[in-house]
Amino acid sequence: MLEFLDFEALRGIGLRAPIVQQLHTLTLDPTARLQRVVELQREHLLLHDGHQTLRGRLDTALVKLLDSAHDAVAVGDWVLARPDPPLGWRVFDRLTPLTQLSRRTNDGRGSPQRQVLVSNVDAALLVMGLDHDFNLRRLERYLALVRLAGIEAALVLTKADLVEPSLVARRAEQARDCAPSNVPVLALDGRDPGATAALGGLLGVGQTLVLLGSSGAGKSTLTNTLSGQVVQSTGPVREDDSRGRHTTTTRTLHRTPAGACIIDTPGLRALRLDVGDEQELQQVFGDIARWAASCRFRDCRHQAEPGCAVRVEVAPERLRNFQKLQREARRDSLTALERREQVAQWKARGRAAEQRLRVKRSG
Ligand SMILES: Nc1nc2c(ncn2[C@@H]2O[C@H](COP(=O)(O)OP(=O)(O)OP(=O)(O)O)[C@@H](O)[C@H]2O)c(=O)[nH]1
Ligand SMILES: [Zn+2]
Repeated sequence: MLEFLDFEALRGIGLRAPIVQQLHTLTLDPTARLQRVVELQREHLLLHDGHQTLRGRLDTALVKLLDSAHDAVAVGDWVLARPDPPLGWRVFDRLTPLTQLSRRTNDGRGSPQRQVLVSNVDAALLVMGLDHDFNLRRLERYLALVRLAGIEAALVLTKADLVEPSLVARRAEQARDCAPSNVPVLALDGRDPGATAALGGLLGVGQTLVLLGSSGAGKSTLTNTLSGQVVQSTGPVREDDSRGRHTTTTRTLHRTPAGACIIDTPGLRALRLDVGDEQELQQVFGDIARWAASCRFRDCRHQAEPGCAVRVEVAPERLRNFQKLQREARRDSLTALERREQVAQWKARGRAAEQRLRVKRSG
């Protein structure tokens, strides 16, 4: 079966056994091919088959099906496609991703939407400049995003060449304090080829990494260094606040000489977490969850309650940031609930209308 698929080549672009297992449950005709999404622009995409980049588009039925489950095809996804002359390939199915990074966005009318950022990544490099870009609260948000997706993280502090060594050391220390102990923290010059060696352990064959961080942090610069060639354009930052100009506008997957895949992403202007409930968020802030177990009240909100262990043990800014994320999660879940109620009302109204119609017809 499936001998028409070139698994050897596909492994080189990150194919994993659990994805192959999914294939065995499907009945595929010999024209179908397994490909990885390397870039996505609305319905048009760039795909890779392990040998070359191909053009493709998404079947509208697939888009609709995924959309109804608040899901979407994203860069890093494994898809099935058939030849679609003269354009290229038509994607008719998407295999269930092993991991998915997503955020909440607004649809402009106030109701929160889920946006899938990337799929099938093993680790995220959280890229942050040691200059004005350095922000621990933002770091906590990114760490939460990554942990919610069950992905490993490494923190890359760029522009080490631009700040005093003593400040590099201090900020790296602050970042370490903020992150779980298994998250490596590296300070480097993203333009320096030595960065590849520093990140070596994460760049193994078939590993997929995503670079996340604000505009101007140096994601594309690092992508180029790790790729060993210029694959992404980079842009200057404003002098007063080190902000970038959103040079990168699409998420794109590249291969490194060492055989890893890296996905460069545009700097996100806002990063609202896609959390189901507050409980889930507490798990992400592991230290808060642990101390909360020692609070006097089980439902302690760590605000003004007596005997609150969290307020004693956790840094006030970190706790405030956690509470801010908690408020966001609560607001989002409330609107989700309201939306469900709204749908229920529509359905009830629809049923009532049908009933009236039936009465009329029979009458
Ligand atoms: N000196 C120095 N400059 C860097 C370093 N990393 C990035 N830069 C510079 O910072 C500017 C912004 O870098 P980019 O790589 O374009 O930043 P980005 O994160 O990809 O930004 P967006 O694509 O807008 O999201 C460029 O001028 C880079 O040359 C570094 O480690 N040291
Ligand atoms: Zn408490």
